[in-house]
Amino acid sequence: MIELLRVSKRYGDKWAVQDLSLTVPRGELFAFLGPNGAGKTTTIKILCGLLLPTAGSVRIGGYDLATQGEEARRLISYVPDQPFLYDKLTGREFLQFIADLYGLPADHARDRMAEVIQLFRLEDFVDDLAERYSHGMRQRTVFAAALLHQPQVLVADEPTVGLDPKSIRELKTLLRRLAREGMTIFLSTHTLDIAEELADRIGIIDHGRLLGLGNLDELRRQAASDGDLEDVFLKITAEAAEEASGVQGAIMADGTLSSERTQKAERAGGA
Ligand SMILES: Nc1ncnc2c1ncn2[C@@H]1O[C@H](COP(=O)(O)OP(=O)(O)OP(=O)(O)O)[C@@H](O)[C@H]1O
Repeated sequence: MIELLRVSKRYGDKWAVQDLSLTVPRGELFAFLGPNGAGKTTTIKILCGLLLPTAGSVRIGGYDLATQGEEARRLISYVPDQPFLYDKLTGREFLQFIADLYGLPADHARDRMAEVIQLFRLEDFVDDLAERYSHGMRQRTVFAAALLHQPQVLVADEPTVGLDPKSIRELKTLLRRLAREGMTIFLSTHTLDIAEELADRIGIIDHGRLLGLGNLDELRRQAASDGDLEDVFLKITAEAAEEASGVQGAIMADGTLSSERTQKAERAGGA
């Protein structure tokens, strides 16, 4: 459903993504895991058609993004890490606006809006102006809008950041259910727990390169480690870190990843 073929992206003289090839089949929940600055958002923007790659190609549902962009983009919904809403629209008006953009017939739009409002528990604030929303309320509204037209592919950048534990639990359950029903889900995260708990397969990216790919057992084999995802991540990234002048992915106290040099020495022994 998602095919990235030898995708690279350069900003000035810096390669943000290098020679990335990856296929995500229909109905898979795929997690793209990497520390800050690894290249996750750049890859996501390329696969949603928001950024042009410097080299390589992307196919969504068999459509080439470069030559059949409209068909490809019709299959995708993208939830960015900073959820955008128009402050002077209510949540309901925003949902209607998105339904109109996708050309949903009025009856269908009304039914779908009612469904997503219930699904994301928007009832209590959907008729308030978005300027009054908290981050979590914004995130839930943007997710609801992203699912309105029933996309085949959902791409979400750090979808759990800023959500409270109950909303995170509900979102995880929903993402699993959507994947079971056939939706292909590509999410980026720098949180190990999310990747380990949720994903069918995990891609580990650092310094723009795909360093590991597979389910946890496959990643363990690649890393020659029988540890948890934290151990596997540290082992897989260690080699790349040496190449990139000694910077190594490190696990922060809250389970997120960082590329801080200072963490390297502390963590190297436990990797
Ligand atoms: N518009 C830009 N111009 C120049 N460099 C950029 C630009 N966007 C990203 N980069 C660089 O490309 C690299 C990859 O960035 P990217 O945002 O894709 O990483 P990320 O894995 O999503 O990080 P984070 O978890 O911090 O969001 C970083 O070194 C970043 O500084």
